[in-house]
Order: sequence, then C-alpha cells, then structure tokens
Amino acid sequence: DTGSAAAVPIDPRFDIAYVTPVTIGTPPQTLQLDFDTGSSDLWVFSSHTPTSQIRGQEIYTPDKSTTSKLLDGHTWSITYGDGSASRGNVYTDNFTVGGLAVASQAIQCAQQVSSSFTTEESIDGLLGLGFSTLNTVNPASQLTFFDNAKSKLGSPVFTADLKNKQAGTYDFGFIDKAKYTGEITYVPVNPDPGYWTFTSSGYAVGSGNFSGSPITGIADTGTSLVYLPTAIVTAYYRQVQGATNSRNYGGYVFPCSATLPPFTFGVGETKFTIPASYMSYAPVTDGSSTCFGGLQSSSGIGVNIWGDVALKAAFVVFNGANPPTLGWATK
Ligand SMILES: CSC[C@H](NC(=O)[C@H](Cc1ccccc1)NC(=O)N1CCOCC1)C(=O)N[C@@H](CC1CCCCC1)[C@@H](O)C(=O)OC(C)C
Repeated sequence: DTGSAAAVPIDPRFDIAYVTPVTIGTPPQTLQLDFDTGSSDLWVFSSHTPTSQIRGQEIYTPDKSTTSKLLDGHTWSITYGDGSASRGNVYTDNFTVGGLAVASQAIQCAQQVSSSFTTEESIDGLLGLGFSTLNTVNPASQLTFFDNAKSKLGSPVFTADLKNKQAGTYDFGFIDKAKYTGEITYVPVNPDPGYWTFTSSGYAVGSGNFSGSPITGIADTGTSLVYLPTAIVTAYYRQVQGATNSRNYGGYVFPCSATLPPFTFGVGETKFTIPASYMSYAPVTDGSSTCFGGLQSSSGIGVNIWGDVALKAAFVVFNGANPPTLGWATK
C-alpha cells in the first residue's frame, strides 16, 4: 500500500506550519493535522476538549465512531520545544492518510491544550513522525502511524516535499522520482532518543567558502525555522546590513529591505542552498519594516534543528528501515 497527502501552509503569507488532512473513525471524521517529525504522539482536539479551549478547530468525537475503542486507563501529556503543551486520554480507531489505512491507531484525545494551541485554529492536532520511543502514552507507549503502517508499505519510507508558500506533499511507502532532481544522498540517522538526527557536512554563507565542519541536528517538519550554533548564525548575519540580535523579539532581526545572502548546507557531498527569500521569515509584527530571520541560534534549545525553512529547499526521504537513514535530494 501507499499514501499521499497534501501539506498545506496554515498561513499564506509565511510558512509557520503545514497541515495535512486525515480521517478518523467510522463514518470518517476529517481533521487537519500538523505532521511533526520532532515528536511521536498523534493527538487531536476532541469531544473531550473543554469548549473554552476550542476556537474553530475540527474535533474528533469517538462516541460518533462505530469503530472507536477507549484504551482504558491510558493517559498522555506532552510539552513541545516552544513550551506549548497538551494532555488527555486515548482511544484506538480506524485512521487514514491519503488513502493509506491503519486499523486500530492510537488516537490521543486532548482533555487540556495550552493557549497557543487554542489560538492556532488551523491546527486540529499533531501527527508525530518521530521514533515511537518518544511516545508519551502511559502505562503503555503507543506506535506512530508510520510504525503501524510500515508492514503494509512497499518500502518502509515516507517523504516530505514541503514548499515555499504553497502546498507540498507527504508520501508514504514510495519515493516519487518526479519530486526531485539528481541523486538522493543518504546519511546515517541516530534514532536515540527518538528524533531523525543526522550530521550535515558543513555550510556556506552566500558565495563564501564552504566550511566543512560537521553539524549534528534533527530534521524537524514541526519546527518553522532553522536553529544552528551561534558561530554559524553570527557569520550569516554579519553579511546582513542592519541585522541585530534582538532581545525584544528573541532572535536576529533586520530591515525587511536588507539584501540577504542565501544559506548553503551540506549533506554528504551534496549541497543544498536555501534561497535568500526563505531566510527572511516574516515581519516581526504585521506591517512592520523589521523582519525576523529564518536562521536563529540553537544555543537556548540544546539541539540543532533543520526546520521547514531548510526542508523546503529539499526533497527528504525518512527511511524507516533498520538502520534508519535520511535521504536528501535537490528539487
Ligand atoms: C525551537 S522548537 C520550537 C518548535 N515550534 C515552532 O517552530 C513553532 C511552530 C508553530 C507552528 C504553528 C503555530 C505555533 C507554533 N513556531 C515558532 O516557534 N515560531 C517562532 C519563531 O518564528 C517562527 C514561528 C516546536 O516546539 N516544534 C514542535 C512541534 C510544534 C508543532 C506546532 C505546534 C507547537 C509544536 C516539535 O517539532 C518539537 O518540539 O521539536 C523539538 C524536538 C524541538
């Protein structure tokens, strides 16, 4: 079997996140979930979520599904890198993504979500695509959709083809040659503690020389920007007129009129260039002439993160074979 579904930006002006339609239950209930390779819980706004915490999101109502089953006594609680959080109980039900079906997928139903989830009305929940070791369900952790689907897939892979300010695609079980150019470069993945962790072979700022120092980080579809070591980030913004590291805005900002260099990162022998246009993420507030950079320092996070700003510049294969690897191709 295979599956293929659109990854749609939740905001047409800048790529803060992407959502993908999924169906849950019988008859099918359609929700838009943020596919997140940086976590491994599949959770949804639900009939168990207090109405005061719901603002326009679609919800899953297990009682309306003839195939839902309560996973008695199981609970979950998760906090993300940006401090947002949610927790609740667990059902199993039929689940499909782009035509690919899993019979009894653990569906974590929110009984509590933090305010940033309530205010983000385009996100009805998350679908974790990290390794199942990260799943937070107690007393028995649950498998991700990808782990449950693997045995049905021709090839144990999913691919991310995220795009700039337009809909991209997540494919499951196959690698679509039409989505990339040249060869796919595969690199090792360290699955501990549960992220898609790999080592980039280096970087270059604009037309500057390529620095071959290895950068270990995670490929994270659920993170908007790229977060790298301070030395790399300062080298980049040294090339941007008027750039400053703003305590007020929590990162590097610059005049929206500034000329930005592209940013190149290596995977094996292949070089990926993030165009200058991706490196200006958004005005700091609506209509401001000060813009927030798409590359920020990882020093406060503890891990380097290749988020959507970088992933949009490539076609990425998340290979769930044993051992797992990451494939990168230009497009
Ligand atoms: C530096 S790590 C921060 C990362 N969050 C982000 O990147 C959020 C994502 C978001 C999307 C829509 C609405 C609100 C927030 N964006 C964000 O903090 N931004 C501030 C800077 O400008 C860009 C937008 C994060 O926590 N990612 C989560 C998934 C994410 C999905 C959307 C809802 C909030 C949770 C996950 O990938 C994760 O925790 O990764 C760990 C390993 C860092």
